Amino acid sequence: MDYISTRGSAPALDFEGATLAGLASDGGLYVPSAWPRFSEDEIRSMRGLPYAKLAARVMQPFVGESLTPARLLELCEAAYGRFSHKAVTPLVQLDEQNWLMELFHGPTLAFKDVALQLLGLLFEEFLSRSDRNLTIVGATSGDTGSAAIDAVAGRAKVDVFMLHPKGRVSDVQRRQMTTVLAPNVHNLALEGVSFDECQAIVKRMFNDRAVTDRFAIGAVNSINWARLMAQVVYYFATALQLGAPDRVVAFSVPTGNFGDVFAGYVAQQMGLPIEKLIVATNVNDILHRALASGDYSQGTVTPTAAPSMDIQVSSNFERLLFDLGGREGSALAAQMAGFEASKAMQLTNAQREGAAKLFASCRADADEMAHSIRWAWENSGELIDPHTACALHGARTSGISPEVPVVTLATAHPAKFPEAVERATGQRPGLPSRVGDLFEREERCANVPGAYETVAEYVTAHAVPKG
Ligand SMILES: Cc1ncc(COP(=O)(O)O)c(C=O)c1O
Ligand SMILES: N[C@@H](CCOP(=O)(O)O)C(=O)O
Repeated sequence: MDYISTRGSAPALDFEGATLAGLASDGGLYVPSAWPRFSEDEIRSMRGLPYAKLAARVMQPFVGESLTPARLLELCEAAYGRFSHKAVTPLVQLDEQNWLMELFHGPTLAFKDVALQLLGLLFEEFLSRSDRNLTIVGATSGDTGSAAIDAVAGRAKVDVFMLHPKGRVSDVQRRQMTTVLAPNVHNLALEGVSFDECQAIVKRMFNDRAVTDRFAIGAVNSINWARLMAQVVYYFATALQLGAPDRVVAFSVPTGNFGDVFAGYVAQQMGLPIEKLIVATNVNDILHRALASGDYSQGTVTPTAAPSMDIQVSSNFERLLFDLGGREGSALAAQMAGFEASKAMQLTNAQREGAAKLFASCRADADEMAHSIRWAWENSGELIDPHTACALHGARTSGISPEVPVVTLATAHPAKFPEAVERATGQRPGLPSRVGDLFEREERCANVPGAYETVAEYVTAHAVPKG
């Protein structure tokens, strides 16, 4: 399997190359050169497989010759062996039509673990084949950071520099990052910026020759194709449990960087029958506006009770626009350059019409989030976090016909956002024992002005050259 850039001018890479590269050298994102497709019989034959076996089956076409099937399975078993639920991503019924896919049973209590536990192992595997050191530079609005740090802390030949917007992540999220004291982990709290600016700094570093000549920069954000690949699996796992391929299923997905919901799109391209993908945002609603009216223009970020979705520039939307626009890299490069210059762009008719076939969208404000949290508790006895609540709001207002099951992706454990959950339900969710004494541990974090130059200086002063 070859990987090509959405902007058309970076060299094609195999899976190992794309995983280590993260972002393409022309500023685009890597996507498979074609979507692999399973027949209905092949999908039916996946029913009942344990999660790790299913993961290896679904991902093998993307991995190609970079790993043997046996080695891929070993890595999946190691990655998913660390989850606290045997089903890895269990399904919970809320009412006749609505279901929750619980994605927070990994070590850091958010859906990011599903992909990052595997990505940590893939880095180790691929780096062991050369003398290369990898410098991971990542941006987080709360959850990617802790999951990536857990996945790579203490591993050889890799350092991680994780940028978060100071004061804009929850206390639990911050401590899950800053209390990891392994020498290869560097947390940077960026002053005076939002997540979008942290993300822009990361992307700029991939194309700064002064940095890349000395350091091999790698990505743990969902710009890295391997992240999305691993997320495709849970759409299969859930749809199979609900009767796929003989029954269609809809999914409602809390969305910020468009990674999780793009993985659903990939599952559909691979043959999984999906009725609709609901793109659910909070009031930072660039994606809702883009899908509803074609207007992809960056507003000012408003802090919300769902801080991990306080995002206005959505990296993976580029992958969708590339696919829907006929995979024309140079046209997309021009469209993205326009957006980067003016902070606004209009979707083409082909992009809008293509998106409307599969995607619906919604936006939840603070009251709608609180109402959803309360509804889940009073109706089904389930505590849900504010991100999940946005998607449940989308699921319950979608108008999808009653015979189609609608699965809301529960992307974070409610205990990561205890205040919002308690305000809505009167119940304070407790942290599971696997995160232990989080509030007693020592924290280590550098406070850095939110400017590219200071971050680049910090990284180059502390990272290990590529070797
Ligand atoms: C809890 C939670 N839900 C939803 C999202 C949005 O996911 P994505 O950025 O893949 O759209 C995030 C952040 O990425 C998150 O941390
Ligand atoms: N919501 C994310 C933001 C980064 O998104 P990613 O999926 O591209 O890593 C977070 O929690 O950090």
